[in-house]
Amino acid sequence: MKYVIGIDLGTSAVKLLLVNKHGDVVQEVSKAYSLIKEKSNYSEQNPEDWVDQTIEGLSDLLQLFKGTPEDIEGISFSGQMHGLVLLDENHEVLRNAILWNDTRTTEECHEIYSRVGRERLLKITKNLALEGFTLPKILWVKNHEPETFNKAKHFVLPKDYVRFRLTGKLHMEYSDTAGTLLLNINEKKWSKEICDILGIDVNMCPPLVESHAEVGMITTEIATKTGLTPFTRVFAGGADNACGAIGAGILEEGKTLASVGTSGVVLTYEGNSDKDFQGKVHYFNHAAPNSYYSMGVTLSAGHSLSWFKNIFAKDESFEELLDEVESVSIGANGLLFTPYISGERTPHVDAAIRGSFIGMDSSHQRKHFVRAVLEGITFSLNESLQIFRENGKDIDRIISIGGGAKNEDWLQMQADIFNADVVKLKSEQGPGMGAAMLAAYGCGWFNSLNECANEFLKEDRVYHPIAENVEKYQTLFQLYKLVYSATESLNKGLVEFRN
Ligand SMILES: Nc1ncnc2c1ncn2[C@@H]1O[C@H](COP(=O)(O)OP(=O)(O)O)[C@@H](O)[C@H]1O
Ligand SMILES: O=C(CO)[C@@H](O)[C@H](O)COP(=O)(O)O
Repeated sequence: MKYVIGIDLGTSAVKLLLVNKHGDVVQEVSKAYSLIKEKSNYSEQNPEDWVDQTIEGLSDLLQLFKGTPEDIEGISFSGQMHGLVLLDENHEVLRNAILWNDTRTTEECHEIYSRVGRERLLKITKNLALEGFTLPKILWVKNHEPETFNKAKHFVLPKDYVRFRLTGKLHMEYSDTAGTLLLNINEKKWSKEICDILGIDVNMCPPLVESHAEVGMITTEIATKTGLTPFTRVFAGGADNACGAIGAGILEEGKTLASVGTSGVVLTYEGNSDKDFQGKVHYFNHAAPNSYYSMGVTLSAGHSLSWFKNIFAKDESFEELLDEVESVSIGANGLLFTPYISGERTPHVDAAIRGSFIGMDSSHQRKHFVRAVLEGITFSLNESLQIFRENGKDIDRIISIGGGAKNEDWLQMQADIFNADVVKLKSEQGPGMGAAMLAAYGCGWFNSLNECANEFLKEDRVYHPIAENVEKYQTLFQLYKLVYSATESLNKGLVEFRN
């Protein structure tokens, strides 16, 4: 039997899947790393941690593997998007990576609008200038750390850096590059125009390849460290959400997914780049050839739950923490949560907003807070879904992926809040599976990603919306939506008190 490995470089951990020709996950390894948060709106990671944990993960995977390493034909990647990794002329990392959920760049977003122009930016990139995207981060380093910027000869995104360390070859691919705000997404070329206007040398931008492109083989050093053979073929991979879409079979019009990872995403397939959402949702190149997707992003979805767990249930597992959710009725006994604990993107582009619990009373126990957190995260995803529905998309079936899809009560809650069938797949690891599928397609196992999806992706269970619950959630959702405007100016006033 032949195998491929999908490596998902997430925000909380790198997750590695060893997958056989039928799409069965034969071995699974996860290696965690932490966030570096020097200030309230900062979020960084050390790229060396990604590399070390990926190598360790591969080595563990190979030790668990019962077959011969020669049977592992290829590997590919899925990666947290937008993170800036700056490299000097010797390809040495110049500073910690600034991540997708770091919102220090509000000024730089204004600079992009005033120098490039909002309409021109939208025309070229199909997206707005959001704090999380890569271009504002490059400008932030240029404005605040000029010495570092002057030494920078290249930039890459997180999984591109890990791939570089595994192969010695520097590339980027279209799906992740779309999230830099430097790609002309129609022409699939770096925008020299935007680079020139903002004083960025276009030569900092690495060569671009397709997600299924073979970029080389692993180095002998990595082969020795991991137990893989040096003939293991390496394929470029894609942005985690693009790979999540492949791993959830979002490969044709009408297909939609919801993901609860560190972030939360509602994503829908687009056959072309012609639609105009006026920047209300992100519009990116897919990792599947010649296609696109649009998506809304909740900055702190799973992160809100893991934050709550760290503060109030550090020694418990997620399963233990969520055990009592079912015993609490819809609406958590009058408690509403907004998951804005590190600002928000969709539908409120606002780096200053923060989360709230509304309606706390002395009868509330920890389990009410837990249910309110799950409901608040899901309401936030529902706001993205609402944008798609308002723009004419008919969405009545949603594939649910990410860590949040491990919990059955949460899946039923998603069905009730989304008022749609929610499908759980056999593996909830959409991005890792998508990466494995890119490797399988790249290796020539299948003629198309669709063919691969038909073989690899298996449904586990479908959760149907329950009419009585849908009605209650519709009332609560209207109240949830009021919390943003009611707390917006309060949070602006609090900014000066934040570290
Ligand atoms: N058993 C579980 N039940 C519900 N949610 C979970 C469970 N385990 C993890 N999660 C949620 O999933 C999130 C991690 O999801 P994952 O897709 O692995 O994220 P990432 O790709 O960002 O690293 C955690 O922050 C947590 O909120
Ligand atoms: O910023 C975005 C998408 O625009 C995030 O979705 C990141 O790509 C991180 O993803 P996860 O770690 O939550 O999977």
